[in-house]
Amino acid sequence: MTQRESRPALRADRLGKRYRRGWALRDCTLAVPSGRVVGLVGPNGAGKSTFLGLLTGLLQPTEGQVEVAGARPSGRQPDHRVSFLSQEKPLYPQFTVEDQLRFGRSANPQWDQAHAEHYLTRGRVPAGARIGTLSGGQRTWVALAVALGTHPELVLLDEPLADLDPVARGSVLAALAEERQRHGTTIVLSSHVLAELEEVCDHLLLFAGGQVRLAGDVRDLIAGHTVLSGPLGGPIPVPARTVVDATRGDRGTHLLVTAGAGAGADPVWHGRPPTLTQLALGYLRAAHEEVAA
Ligand SMILES: Nc1ncnc2c1ncn2[C@@H]1O[C@H](COP(=O)(O)OP(=O)(O)OP(=O)(O)O)[C@@H](O)[C@H]1O
Repeated sequence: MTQRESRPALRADRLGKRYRRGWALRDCTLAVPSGRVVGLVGPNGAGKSTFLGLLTGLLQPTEGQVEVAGARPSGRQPDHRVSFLSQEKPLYPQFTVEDQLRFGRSANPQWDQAHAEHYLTRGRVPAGARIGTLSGGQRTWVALAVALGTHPELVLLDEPLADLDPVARGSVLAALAEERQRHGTTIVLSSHVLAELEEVCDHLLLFAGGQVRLAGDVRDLIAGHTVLSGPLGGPIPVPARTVVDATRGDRGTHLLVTAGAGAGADPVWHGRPPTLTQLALGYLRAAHEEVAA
């Protein structure tokens, strides 16, 4: 195992950030092993972009500590180990695609031109076209080429799927899965599109109200929860404290509970493992109700 594989790709210890109006992120403690595809999810204002800003060093913590690829983020540009793609995708509209890659090459000694061009080919982006004339989807591919052309250890993508149609989203997610598979790159992507994250993510970070609500290996998280379905009325077959979320509809009651297989051994209730989407939605709804209460 290399040094890169053996240390966490990122680690936060009681990390917090306060802006003038109040805390955007508080008491965030987590670790992500290297080589994972990490889904960073949460409602608007949950603190996801703030967290990414702290990981890049563009923001400084108010309290606690953060370590990325074995070091404190410096905020110095360029940091060849970490690539960050913000929601705004910082490209120069007057540049051609070739110019944009040349710019990336001049700023990064580790630049791999063939690797960057591979992303342009995947996105069917003409190298001679001006950035300003490209579609939102094509700009996403150029931004990915720039972010991944340096072979970073860790790439942080803030809403990379936002400008893409469903087919293009699938292509980008497949390309990211391949990047991790071939190069061991750790990929963190924030998104509101839970169903699509399900296909590629093996690690989940769920934020709400500026706090980490759920974090860990997706398989472990799924194994530690059960969806119980049963009748609308009557007692529930598990202690109330284990219920994360309850929904009631025409087809009965569905409970997301913090217990693995075998939870609530009651013949009237049927248990099954949650999907990643069910798990995340359950925690997001619970956080929403907590704020509303
Ligand atoms: N520069 C800033 N100055 C003051 N407050 C800020 C700043 N940036 C973010 N905030 C506040 O911090 C909180 C968390 O915002 P953040 O942008 O990190 O959330 P988010 O999860 O990325 O949201 P979204 O999904 O809408 O992008 C919000 O209440 C937001 O208003």
